[in-house]
Amino acid sequence: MLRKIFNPARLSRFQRTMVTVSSSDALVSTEVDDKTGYATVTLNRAPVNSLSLELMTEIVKTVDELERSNIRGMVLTSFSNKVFCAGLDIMEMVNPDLDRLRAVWTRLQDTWASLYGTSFPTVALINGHAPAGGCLLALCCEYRVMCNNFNIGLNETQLGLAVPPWLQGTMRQTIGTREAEIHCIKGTMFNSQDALKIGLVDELAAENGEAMQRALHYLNTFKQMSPYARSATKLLMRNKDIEDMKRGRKEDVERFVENVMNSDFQNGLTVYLQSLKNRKNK
Ligand SMILES: CCCCCCCCCC/C=C/CC(=O)SCCNC(=O)CCNC(=O)[C@H](O)C(C)(C)COP(=O)(O)OP(=O)(O)OC[C@H]1O[C@@H](n2cnc3c(N)ncnc32)[C@H](O)[C@@H]1OP(=O)(O)O
Repeated sequence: MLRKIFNPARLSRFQRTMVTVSSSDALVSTEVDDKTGYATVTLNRAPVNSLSLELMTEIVKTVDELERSNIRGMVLTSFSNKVFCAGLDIMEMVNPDLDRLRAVWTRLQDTWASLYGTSFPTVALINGHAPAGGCLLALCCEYRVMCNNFNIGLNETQLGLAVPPWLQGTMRQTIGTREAEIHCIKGTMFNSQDALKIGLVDELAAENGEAMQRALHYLNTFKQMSPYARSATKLLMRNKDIEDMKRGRKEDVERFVENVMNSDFQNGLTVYLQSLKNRKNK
């Protein structure tokens, strides 16, 4: 069954919708161009957009609001021209409170489901590094434009985390079964050129302005198309994955909690955090 279908009858409401801009201190800011109906959603959590419970809650809220406002497309990007998103906030996993840890994983599942299941077209404008959860956000979008000289990939296994089945599925869908298996297991991080070669991203751009033009070009390809046929086809392709994730979500949360509470993992995390700091001090 289709979860959400673009409703052409609501289009007249959209045509009266004006530019929306979130407050300057918001974790996620949104601007809708009232001429094109395209929203630019900017992740705004300095320094590296790591996914805290609060940031993920804002992402889900934003996508839900956009879904209700009948925009015609969305570009997801970062305030920083160095890091698109550094993945889950590592601090959420250091000696965590168990209830919050469960909420973090549940919200990551929600973030994946809401971004992956939008009725409108989505483009990730990857204007910086996108490891792990950062790569997840990009994979949820339909199309990916990446600026040169950054890295992207699902490096979870390098950190001692297992990649959950729903995220593996999104990777498989993007780069194919064989490559997804190899690179999820290895935890490969790709530079921009290699990400393009393997199909993890669709286009490269020299800088942000060019990347935005390419992103808008993708959205414009749907201008003359029936929004109903477009979104119905997308959701018919994606809804089963979302339903599957929802069916297994409790077990998935418990696996994550078990993974994170393991003492080897906690020790590894301390070493990893220190290595990030040492790298910075070099
Ligand atoms: C079968 C089911 C089982 C379930 C098991 C779990 C499944 C997990 C699957 C999916 C989950 C994803 C997990 C993750 O996302 S884990 C996080 C992975 N992220 C990373 O490894 C990225 C680490 N960061 C970097 O590599 C670099 O920071 C960067 C992103 C390349 C940016 O480099 P840059 O030089 O610009 O910046 P700094 O390194 O100096 O960082 C600035 C400060 O930000 C802190 N930082 C960086 N990343 C994070 C992060 N992810 N969380 C929290 N904090 C982060 C960094 O330490 C610096 O802090 P400081 O200024 O205080 O030193």
